[in-house]
Amino acid sequence: MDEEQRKILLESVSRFPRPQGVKLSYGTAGFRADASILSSTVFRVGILSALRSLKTQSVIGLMITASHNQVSDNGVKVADPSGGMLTQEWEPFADALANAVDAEDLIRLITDFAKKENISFGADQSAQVLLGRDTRPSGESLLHAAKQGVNSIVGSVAIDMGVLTTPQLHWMVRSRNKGMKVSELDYFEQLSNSFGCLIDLIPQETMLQLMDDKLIVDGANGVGAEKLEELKKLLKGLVIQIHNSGKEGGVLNDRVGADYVQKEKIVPCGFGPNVVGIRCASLDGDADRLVYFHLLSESSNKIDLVDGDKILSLFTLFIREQLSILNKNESENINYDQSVRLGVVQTAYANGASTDFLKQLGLEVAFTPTGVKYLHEKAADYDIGIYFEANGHGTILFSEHFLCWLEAKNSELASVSKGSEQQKAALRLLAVSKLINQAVGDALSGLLLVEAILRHMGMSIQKWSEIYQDLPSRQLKVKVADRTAVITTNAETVVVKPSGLQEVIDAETAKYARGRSFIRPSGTEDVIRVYAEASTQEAADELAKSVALHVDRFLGFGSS
Ligand SMILES: CC(=O)N[C@H]1[C@@H](OP(=O)(O)O)O[C@H](CO)[C@@H](O)[C@@H]1O
Ligand SMILES: [Mg+2]
Repeated sequence: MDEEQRKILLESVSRFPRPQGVKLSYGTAGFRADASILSSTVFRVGILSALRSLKTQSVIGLMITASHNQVSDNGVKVADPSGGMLTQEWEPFADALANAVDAEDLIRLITDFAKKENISFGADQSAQVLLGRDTRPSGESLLHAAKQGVNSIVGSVAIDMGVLTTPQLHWMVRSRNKGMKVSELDYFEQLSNSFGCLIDLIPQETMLQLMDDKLIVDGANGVGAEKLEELKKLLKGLVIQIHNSGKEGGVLNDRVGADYVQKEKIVPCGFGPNVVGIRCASLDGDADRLVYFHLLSESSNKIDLVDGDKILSLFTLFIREQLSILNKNESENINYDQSVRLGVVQTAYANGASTDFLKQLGLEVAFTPTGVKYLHEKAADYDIGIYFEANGHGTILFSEHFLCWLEAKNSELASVSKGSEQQKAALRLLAVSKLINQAVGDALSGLLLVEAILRHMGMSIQKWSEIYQDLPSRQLKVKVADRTAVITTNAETVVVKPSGLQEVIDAETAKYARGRSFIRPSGTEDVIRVYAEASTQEAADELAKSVALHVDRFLGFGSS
């Protein structure tokens, strides 16, 4: 690092002093905290993003959001060149940067890291970072901090992409690195065109079936509502009513949004008894999660939740159907020798009934630890990898290799059997690969795919919900002295430490029909999470409670 670079850093770091006594860590969702203490962290993540851009010689993204957390919180995370999450290898450096005590310490860290990673500084180097933020009021000043961070690395530029959903920013980073157009309009057009394609390819028989066109969307009073309002204008054949748009005076994520609906299983604010039976969807605060639901009766606010597991199952049914049409070797001229590897990825939070359903379809179901970076990575192992967290974050990944094959197959079919069922299946799969965000889970693109598939299958939300019956489940949180004392293995389903705890969990679980329970330290909150499911709600509640008591006994404040 030359003197000029050093001077710039010394000067700019001092403008963003680090709050005393705060230790932050780059968790599954980047850094998150009360917005008032975040400017130094966001500034430093700006520096990190510029370094990442220098290292990869690609465009990097920096998103300011705290997703479904309360409005006074905020956060920051980095998108890698592929549009995915920051590589896990850089997370320790992110932690070290955020917690460096002063400018000297910070400069030393940067110098050492740059040496190790072979990153060179200087005006002839260029780095580009795309910045985005959600609608939180603290976003603007934090964006300013991020910009200063990026600019304090010589030769780096920050480009403010404005208020965006998290998946939009990830999509833009990915597209930019592929040399494609990246404006918001490009994003909307890609989604609406591929949605239109899927609608045009709906079989005549189902087109004739009466289907309720109307969809009501809970926008969590956040950025997703704003963007859906725009996207809606480009969509044909879909009636979307948006509630909780943020314009009616509601507060971001306050008793609204996908996280609330999924956890509480009641209608969000702003939904009256008149929505009974109507298909409803809920986005989270940065629109990377999606769940569906319908209100069961006018006299109660209880809903029938159609969660990430059921979205995953619906997507899987559709993809499987298209692959089987494509593989029907009707024509002598076409050689379908390619066997497509279709894989499904879940976490331990997936309802056991969904896993059974998928396995009964003959699918390969893989499990990873919680956190989309793990699911995404695993899904990339397949030709088509479908992943979802139960909470509604997920997408479908298509491998480059498979897409090349599919393009070629489609051209071949177009010349020998244009308009055949096989060609339509190929076109549908190609449209899905364009509609569904290849960078991260995206509530807007997910919603359009759900809508297209329901129409394709002539399926109501009630019928969709009945593809399998969820096993009753319960989640609890336990505050403990030190949550890092819990070490798990086997996709977080087995406790290794403290020793003896897994044995008592096993013993409790064995008492219940269809019992399953596991515990893990949360990556985003200072708690141990307990999950239990069983054949009845009472049993699931009881199992969760008894496991929570054991956790408290082993790890609670009185235990050390
Ligand atoms: C049980 C649960 O919903 N856990 C969530 C939550 O992680 P925890 O590590 O459980 O706090 O936040 C993550 C980031 O949003 C999300 O990926 C994950 O699914
Ligand atoms: Mg989110």
